[in-house]
Amino acid sequence: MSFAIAIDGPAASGKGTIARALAVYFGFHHLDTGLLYRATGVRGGDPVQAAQSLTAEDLTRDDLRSAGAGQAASRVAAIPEVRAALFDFQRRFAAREPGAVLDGRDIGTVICPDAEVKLYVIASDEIRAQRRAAELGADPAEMLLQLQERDRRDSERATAPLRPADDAVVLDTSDLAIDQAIAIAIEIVDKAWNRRLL
Ligand SMILES: Nc1ncnc2c1ncn2[C@@H]1O[C@H](COP(=O)(O)OP(=O)(O)OP(=O)(O)O)[C@@H](O)[C@H]1O
Ligand SMILES: Nc1ccn([C@@H]2O[C@H](COP(=O)(O)O)[C@@H](O)[C@H]2O)c(=O)n1
Repeated sequence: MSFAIAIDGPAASGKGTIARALAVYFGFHHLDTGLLYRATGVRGGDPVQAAQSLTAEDLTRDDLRSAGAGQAASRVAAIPEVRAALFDFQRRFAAREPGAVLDGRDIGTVICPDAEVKLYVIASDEIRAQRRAAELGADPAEMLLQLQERDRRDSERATAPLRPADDAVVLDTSDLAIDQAIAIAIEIVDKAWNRRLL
């Protein structure tokens, strides 16, 4: 029986960092679902066609992590047909054995509503902007505006908006070092894993 871990939250809150660490610790597969939307956004042309025909190569483009790709992703992510085109792939990934960690915006609410663990990772706007600016070598003030614009678009869209699932555990990483945030996440997953073995 597979074990799904859903991790959602706003941009640069630390979802990916925690998701990757959990996947390594538990020996699970990991999918950064934001990459699907970034690859769709930077393809150009009709976004629905782009989402329907994404290839593994699209997901390895070296411009996917840029701020521009993030903005393009959040625009195409508001199109219901784009989300529908990416749904089956994510759902199948979540069922992989022995387990899968997916991070994104709608994993706990839409893709894996029955996930064994749901985390909703947050951090203050300013801290997220500082962290992302350091990562990309960008201006923190400009990054703050971009993150806020993206979060607003992601939260206000009609289809699969960014929000915590009712049964998600909220993890605020604002005052946590990376190792501390990962340790808390591991403890939460460990408890759920042990409960399932009982
Ligand atoms: N607890 C933390 N303390 C300090 N820096 C952190 C912490 N967690 C993550 N970071 C750093 O913040 C940046 C954003 O983290 P990460 O990429 O994990 O966020 P994300 O939520 O996955 O972002 P996105 O939504 O864009 O995919 C990275 O540079 C990461 O190393
Ligand atoms: N499950 C998801 C994942 C991502 N998105 C959209 O993609 C944008 C980029 O995501 P990152 O995690 O790489 O920052 C994000 O702003 C969302 O618009 C999504 O809708 N659903």
